[in-house]
Amino acid sequence: MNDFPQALTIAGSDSGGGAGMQADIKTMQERHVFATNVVVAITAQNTLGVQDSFPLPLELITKQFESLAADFHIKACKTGMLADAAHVAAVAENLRRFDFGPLTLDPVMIAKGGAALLTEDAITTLRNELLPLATVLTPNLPEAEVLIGQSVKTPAEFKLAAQILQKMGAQNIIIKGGHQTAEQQANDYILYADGSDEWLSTPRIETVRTHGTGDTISACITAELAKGTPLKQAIRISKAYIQAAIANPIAVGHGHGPTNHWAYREVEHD
Ligand SMILES: Nc1ncnc2c1ncn2[C@@H]1O[C@H](COP(=O)(O)OP(=O)(O)OP(=O)(O)O)[C@@H](O)[C@H]1O
Ligand SMILES: Cc1ncc(CO)c(N)n1
Repeated sequence: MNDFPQALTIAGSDSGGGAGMQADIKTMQERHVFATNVVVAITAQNTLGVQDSFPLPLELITKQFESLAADFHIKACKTGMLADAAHVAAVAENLRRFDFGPLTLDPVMIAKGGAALLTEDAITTLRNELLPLATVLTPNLPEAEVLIGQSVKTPAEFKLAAQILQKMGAQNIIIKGGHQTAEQQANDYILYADGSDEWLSTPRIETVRTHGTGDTISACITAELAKGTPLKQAIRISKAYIQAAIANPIAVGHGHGPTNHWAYREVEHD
């Protein structure tokens, strides 16, 4: 009797509640999945920016993994903010030790306000140790550019970037187009492990309330995978979920406000 869908987020805490592991937990809860968490770092953060952050001791990261492995049947997991190279390495080591199902790796680097959530020297560790463990890799455009070391702007460059990332060892790649603010559509490109690909495009919404969009879509994918939803369907549901969360804003905070995590259940969708 330990089989209710359970998922894990390995991420940083956002005191503002709209991004990081709070966005993950809210999203998993909305998708009827029990959310567990490994806290990697704590941020003092609101919709105006990140005021401070503190990575937790490495021993405590490993102990959290051990506590979860001793009790839960986690069927899918994701990573978010991982802080620095030592924490990336510790997370990778624990993910090799324990089977927590498919990993959705959201290579979080910089918060919307510009604060670094991952040190620069950690990028090599992430590329070498974590990326090959990823079932799904979900970079935004700047993250894709950093990971491959070249520019990603045109549709052809999205495709090329995804192919390079797949060669680096991630199985399925989603390059998120949220940062292409001049486009009428929010275009995400997906390259699947079997070589097939697709674009998922939704109308771009003019809003400042986009704090945590990337965390939310990757948490939704993770929740769906924990329930056994096939990957393509999991990604389509997640794109619709984030669209509803952005399109139905809630008035919270004075800056880049959070998305509405309960909108999807209240709006019409397929
Ligand atoms: N204004 C918008 N309108 C519609 N969809 C959007 C908008 N902004 C982002 N999206 C969608 O939200 C998802 C997340 O994309 P984005 O590129 O913003 O991720 P991110 O930069 O990792 O987010 P964050 O760092 O805030 O967590 C993608 O599916 C993207 O297409
Ligand atoms: C803790 C945390 N993780 C991720 C992001 C990116 O949205 C953020 N702003 N804060």
